[in-house]
Amino acid sequence: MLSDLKPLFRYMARYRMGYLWGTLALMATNAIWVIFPKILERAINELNHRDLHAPETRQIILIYAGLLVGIALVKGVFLYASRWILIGISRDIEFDLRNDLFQTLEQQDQGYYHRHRTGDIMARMTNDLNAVRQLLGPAIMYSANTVLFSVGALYFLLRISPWLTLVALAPMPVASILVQYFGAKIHERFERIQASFSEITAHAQENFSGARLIRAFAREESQIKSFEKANREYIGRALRLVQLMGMLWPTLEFVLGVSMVITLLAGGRLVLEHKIDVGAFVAFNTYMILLTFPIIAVGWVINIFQRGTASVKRIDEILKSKPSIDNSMADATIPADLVLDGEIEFHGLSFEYGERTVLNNVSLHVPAGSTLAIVGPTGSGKTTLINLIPRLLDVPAQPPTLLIDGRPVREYPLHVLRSNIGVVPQETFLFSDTIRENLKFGAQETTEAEVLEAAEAAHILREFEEFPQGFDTVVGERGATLSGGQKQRTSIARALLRKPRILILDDALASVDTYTEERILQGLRRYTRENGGCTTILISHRISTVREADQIAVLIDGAIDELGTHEELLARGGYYADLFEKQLLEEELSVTG
Ligand SMILES: Nc1ncnc2c1ncn2[C@@H]1O[C@H](COP(=O)(O)OP(=O)(O)OP(=O)(O)O)[C@@H](O)[C@H]1O
Repeated sequence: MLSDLKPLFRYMARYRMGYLWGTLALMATNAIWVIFPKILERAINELNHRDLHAPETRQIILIYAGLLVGIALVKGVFLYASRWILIGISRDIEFDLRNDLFQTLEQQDQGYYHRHRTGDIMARMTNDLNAVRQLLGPAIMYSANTVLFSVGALYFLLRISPWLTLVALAPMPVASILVQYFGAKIHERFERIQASFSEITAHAQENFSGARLIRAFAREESQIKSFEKANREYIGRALRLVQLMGMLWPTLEFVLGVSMVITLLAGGRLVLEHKIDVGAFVAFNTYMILLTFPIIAVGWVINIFQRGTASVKRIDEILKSKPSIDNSMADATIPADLVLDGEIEFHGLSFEYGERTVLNNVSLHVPAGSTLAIVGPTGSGKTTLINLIPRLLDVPAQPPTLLIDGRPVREYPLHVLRSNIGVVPQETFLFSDTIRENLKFGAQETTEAEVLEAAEAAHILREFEEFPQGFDTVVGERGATLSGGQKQRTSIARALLRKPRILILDDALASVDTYTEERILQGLRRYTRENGGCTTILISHRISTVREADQIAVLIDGAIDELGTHEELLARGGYYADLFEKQLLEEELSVTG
C-alpha cells in the first residue's frame, strides 16, 4: 500500500518540517482530548460522595465544568493548528505537482500528443490531482488522528478494566477485515471511474474544439447521444462505488454498535459487582463514543486512500514520461546564442513511423541562403521531411543523415537549433490573445517597428490596421475571428519576427489568392535580404509559389524523384512539368470562363 505512494515521497520530503509541526500539534490535540473522559470520571466520582446542598458541591461542579470547557478550548486551538499545517502542506504539494505536470507536458514531443487525448490529460491534471491532494491532506491527517487517539484511549481503557476492554473491542477485527475487503474493491472501482471521467472530458473537449465541423455536418444529435452514453457509463460506475461505500459505513457502524452493547452489558455488570466505579464506567463509555468517529473515519480514509493511490499512478505515468526528443547528444561547447549559417544537408536519409517507411534515401544539399521548394503528391512525406529539421521528429542518430552547417543535427542543443528556425506550419495555431502578442510569441524582445515590418512583409499590415482595435484585437480561441488567409499570414509574420536563419513554410500560402501570394513572396525576399538573408524551404502544391526557388525537389512516395530549377524540371517532362501544364490549363480556363 505504502509503495503506491512512492512517487509522492520526494514531494513530501520537502515539507518534513511542516509534517513535524503538524504531527506535534496533532499529538497535543489527542493528548488533551484523551484526558477528557478521565476528568469526567473524576467529576462523577467526586460528586457521587457529595451532599447536593453542601456549599462546596456547587464550587466543585463549576471547577469541573470549567476544566472540561478549558480542555475543549485548548484542544480546539491545537486542532486548528494541525489542520492548518497539514492541509496547507497538501495544497503546497498540489501546487508543486501541478507545476511539474505542466512542465513535463510542455517538454513532450508531438508524438506524445498523438498518443494521448487532451481530455485525458486534462482529467489527470484536475480530477486525479484533486484525489491526490485529499490523500495528502485529510487522509494523512485523519489516519494519524485515529492512530494517536486510539493508542491513548486504549491505554486508559486497559487501566479501567483489561477484561472489559477485551470484550468491548472483540468485534474490531471484523471491522478491519471488512475495511480491507472493501478497500481493494473501492480501489478497483475508482480506477474505472477515473478512466470513464477521462473519456467524457476528452469527448467534451473534442466536441468544443470541433464545434464548427459538428454543426456543418449536423452531427449534434449523435454527439449528444454518444456523450450521454459516456456520461451514463461514468455515473453508473460512480454509483457502483456509492453502493460499496453505502455498505461499508453502516457495516462499520453496526460493528461499533455491537461493541457499545457489549460495553453496556459487561460494564454494567462490573459496576453492580463493584469491580469498577460509576465514574470509570462513564469514562469507558465516553471513550467508546469518542472512538466512534476515528474508527468510522478509517472507512472514509480507506476510500480517499484508494482513490488517491489510483490517481497517483495516473499522475506518475505523466511525470515519468520522458520526451523522446532530447538534448542527450548535444555538444556542450556550442554557445547558447550561436547564429547558424543555415546550410542543410540530407544524406541518404530514411524515416519510419513505426513499421511504415515514409522517407526513403533522401539526399539534398541546400546551401546557406538559398531557397529549396518541395512539391509532390499529398502524403508523399513533405511535412515529415521538414519536421526533421527543427527536430519535431528525430532521425536515427547513426549514421548522421541530417546535417546543419556540416554538423549532425542532434549535436545542437534543442533551444539553439530551434531559435535559429522559423516555422510556418500547415495548420495555423493562434492563441486567444491580441494580434500583437500572437506575432511576438516567438520573439518577445521585438520593437513595435519590427512587428510592423514583419506584418508588412507578410502582406497583412493594412488589414490589421483596419481592425477597430488594430494590433490590440483579440483573435478568439485558435484565431477564430480571422479568415484562413489572415491566420496564415499572421503565422508567417510570427515566424519572420524571429529573424530566423532557416525559414520553413509548409504549404503556408495555400489559403491566399495568387495575387496576394505574389506580394507575400516579394515581401519575404525583401525581408530576409534586409535581415541578413536566410535559407528558405517552401512546400507547395502551386507552381506559382515555387518557380523562383533555387532548387525544386519533387518528392514521390518518400523519395526524391526530380531535382532542379523550374526550367530544368520543365525540360525533363516529368511530374513537375505535368503539374505545370495542368495548372496553366486551369488558369486559362478560369480566365476564359
Ligand atoms: N504521426 C504519424 N504517424 C504515422 N504516420 C504518419 C504520421 N504523420 C504522417 N504520417 C503518414 O506519413 C505519410 C507522409 O505524411 P506527410 O504529412 O509527411 O505528407 P505530406 O507530403 O506533407 O502530405 P500533404 O501534402 O497532404 O501535407 C502519410 O502517408 C501519413 O499518413
